[in-house]
Amino acid sequence: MDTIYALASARGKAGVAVVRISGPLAFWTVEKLSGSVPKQRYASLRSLKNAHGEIIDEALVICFEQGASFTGEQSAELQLHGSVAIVKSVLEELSNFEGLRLAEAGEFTRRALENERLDLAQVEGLADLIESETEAQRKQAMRILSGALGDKAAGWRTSLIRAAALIEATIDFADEEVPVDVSPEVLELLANVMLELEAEVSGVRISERIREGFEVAIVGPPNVGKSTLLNTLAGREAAITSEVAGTTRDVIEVRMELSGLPVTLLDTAGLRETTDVVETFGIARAKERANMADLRVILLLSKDDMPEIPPRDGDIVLIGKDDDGSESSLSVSGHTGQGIEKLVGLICERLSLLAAGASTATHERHRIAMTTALTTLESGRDQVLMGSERAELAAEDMRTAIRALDALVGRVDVENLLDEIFSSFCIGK
Ligand SMILES: Nc1nc2c(c(=O)[nH]1)N(C=O)[C@@H](CNc1ccc(C(=O)N[C@@H](CCC(=O)O)C(=O)O)cc1)CN2
Ligand SMILES: Nc1nc2c(ncn2[C@@H]2O[C@H](COP(=O)(O)OP(=O)(O)OP(=O)(O)O)[C@@H](O)[C@H]2O)c(=O)[nH]1
Ligand SMILES: [Mg+2]
Repeated sequence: MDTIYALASARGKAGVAVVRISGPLAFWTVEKLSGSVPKQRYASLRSLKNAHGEIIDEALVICFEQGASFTGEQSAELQLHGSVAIVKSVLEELSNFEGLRLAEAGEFTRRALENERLDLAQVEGLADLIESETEAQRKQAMRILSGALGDKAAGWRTSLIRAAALIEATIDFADEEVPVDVSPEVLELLANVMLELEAEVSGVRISERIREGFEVAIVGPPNVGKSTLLNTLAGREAAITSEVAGTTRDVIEVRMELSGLPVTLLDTAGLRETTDVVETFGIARAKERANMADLRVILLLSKDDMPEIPPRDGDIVLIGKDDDGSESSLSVSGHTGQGIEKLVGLICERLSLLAAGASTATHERHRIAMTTALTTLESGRDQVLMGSERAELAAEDMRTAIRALDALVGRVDVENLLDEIFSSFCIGK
């Protein structure tokens, strides 16, 4: 196994820079650089020297023994003064050591996975955590990094192994008298797992929105102040505004954070009948994006206007250009800021309601694995309902579903199915 090293902190000037080393030569490397191996898990101040004996930096060195580190391997950290020259010099020095090489992208985490420090879902959670920019993203990533999906998968696995074991037992002992009808217990186990899987599957789309951002589209007729509203919400002149109806053509996107939720706000072309070719394209885009958006803010000039798009549950409909708040219905003004706070409050409320439906599973990969498992379990349940002569097929479905769910955490073997049969099932008693 190679010993790998890399700069773990961001590139460029910083207060402190961290270089990580992992693999069998980690301590040897520390000894070469600092003259000794400091006490494990203690931050020790050491002079790091190059091959000519010149001091490169006064650094904090931390050693982690094999089996008690992030990667599970023997590893070390050099916490350096965060200068570009120091980092360059240390990396250069490390590159000259026999048996050491620069780590590939994600290689420390890959080793943590290989050493079972993390499961596959946790690896995804770690990647999401590092990508996270908002509070909701951080929380969601932390939950999966903590192993929550792996724990759920383990629970489903136990139930399905039990179900398969019950069925297998009726096959193995087909010639003898089977003392109990296992199908009620099997059906109950399946029903519970399927219910939980369905709940998880239905929340993945929302979890993905938390990861990638909710889309909120501002739509309405031309010249109602959509672009002005976007600029006010964004706090900058992101979109061109003018008194000419039909100013906005392309969809303008602004990313922001509302109540900890990541939001992409969309400004769209004003909706109307037009002979202008370019404007027609813009309107088609506007409708398409409004249709896909998680939430639409429909701006109208008067409360008697009809929205040009079919209204949907949860849409926020309000009157634009109401500078002094004299309208009786919900209204807003991008110029004076009238109604902005209330609008933001409403958007947050609607999105928080959506976000509450998030699942522990967060990725399309999880959704696919769980949907596959669900389909197979439906088939398995039908086999069970058709009677004991379908036991082989039912058991096969259980095994396929278990394999599909094993993909969630990246485990593959199903050999322990057999062990389970003999350990948990007591037949003929
Ligand atoms: N300086 C520094 N800060 C860091 C990290 C790091 O590697 N270095 N981390 C890196 O991402 C995160 C912390 N995550 C870590 C996860 C596990 C272990 C670890 O040593 N685990 C051992 C021992 C556990 C224990 O003693 O409680 C193990 O799991 O066996 C270390 C850091 C965030 N902060
Ligand atoms: N009094 C007042 N004028 C506004 C307000 N918002 C926008 N306007 C003016 O109305 C005109 C149109 O504003 P825009 O924001 O470009 O309108 P829009 O809905 O984006 O228009 P299109 O892009 O053509 O669909 C501009 O002259 C704005 O200055 C407002 O709240 N109050
Ligand atoms: Mg506009």
